[in-house]
Order: sequence, then C-alpha cells, then structure tokens
Amino acid sequence: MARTRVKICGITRPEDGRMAAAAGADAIGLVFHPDSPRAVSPERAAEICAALPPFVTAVGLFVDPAREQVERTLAACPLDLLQFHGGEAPEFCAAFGRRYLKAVRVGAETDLAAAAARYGADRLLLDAYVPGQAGGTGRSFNWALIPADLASRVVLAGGLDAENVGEAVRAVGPYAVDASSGVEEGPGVKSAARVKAFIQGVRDADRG
Ligand SMILES: O=C(O)c1ccccc1NCC(=O)[C@H](O)[C@H](O)COP(=O)(O)O
Repeated sequence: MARTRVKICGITRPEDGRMAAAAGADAIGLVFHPDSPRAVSPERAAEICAALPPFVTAVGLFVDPAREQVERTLAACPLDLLQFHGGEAPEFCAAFGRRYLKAVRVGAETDLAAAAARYGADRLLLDAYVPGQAGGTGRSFNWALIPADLASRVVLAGGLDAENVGEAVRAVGPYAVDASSGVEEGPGVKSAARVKAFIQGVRDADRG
C-alpha cells in the first residue's frame, strides 16, 4: 500500500509544530478563521512556520475569507498551500496563484462526484457536515459515500484519532488523513502522545 500522508491541523504553538514534524507529520494546518478556538494571527503563524523543518508543508486554512485577508496573511507568513473550508468558488480559490485544497463538508446528500468535477479530485479534503460548525468538530461521516474512483486522491478528515485512523486508512485508502481535535489535550493544544499514536496508527495500516 502507498504511504498515507498525515496532516495535523489547528497548530497554534511553535512547539506543537516542531513536535508534529518530529512525530512524522507531512503537513500542519494553521487556522485563520477568527471564530475558531484554534485561530492564529499571521504573525503567530509565521513563528510556527519558522519552527518547522523544510520538508513539512504549512497549510493556511480560511473560511469564506475576504480576498484581502488571504493576501495579508500570505504577505506575513510563508504558506505552502491554501485550504478553503467554506463555500468558496473555484475561481476564488485559484485567485492567489497558490496550490489549494477545497474542503467539502460531507452529509448524506453531498454529491462528491460533482465536487470533484468542480474543484478537481486531487484538491478535495473531506470533512463531516455538522450544521452551524465550519470544522474541527471531532465528528466523522459515512466513508461509504466516497466514490471508489476518488478515494485514493482525497484528504480524509473529520473525527479521526488514534483509535479509528487505522480503520479509516484500510476502509478508504485516502491520499492523506487530517486530524485536529482527536490529537489534542484541549482546543489548540496538541498532545504529543496522541499525535504519535495517530501517526503510528496510519503507519500500521499502511503496512496492511
Ligand atoms: O479546526 C478548527 O477549529 C476549524 C474551524 C473552522 C474551519 C475548519 C477548522 N478545522 C479544519 C480542519 O482541517 C480540521 O482538521 C478538520 O475539520 C477535522 O477536524 P477534527 O474533526 O477535529 O479532526
């Protein structure tokens, strides 16, 4: 089986970025949505990015941002990838000349084939649809809703933790997995033990 990539989202402290990288994370997520308990300023994000080894991807996460917010953040912080977690159109996501991920919050009615056609299958991060909450909910969704031809190209998120990530990798076979609340001690504070166990769960599943 291919090596499943790991993204640890909602990093708010340089030491947590370093810890996730040392544990084997391929990417970390920085949340710029002001309503999130994991929100960071562009300046704080720049400090976190400076603490990362060069092989770890820094992903900047926005929810229906104004164009100026994204531009100001990019000017202050060396992000490798953008992640849009709201209702952003493909033209908006592409307007910054950066690679991006588009989060799709999956509920029973979600048409994932249509989302893949709209944004590109390699750009999708699939999260749980929870009314009134944009993300970081700790809730998972029905993985059987993911079309077989998309599964190996998506980032799988939503309620993943050390206990269920092995099952998720075996059942879906995603390109990458993403966790936030399931690897925390409290909102925005990551647990080294949980991050380590999460990545171990992914590696064990990769070995089959
Ligand atoms: O993490 C947040 O607080 C957040 C707030 C608003 C939009 C998105 C947010 N997080 C997005 C992520 O990429 C999370 O990793 C993803 O939603 C999964 O979260 P969890 O279910 O807690 O693992």
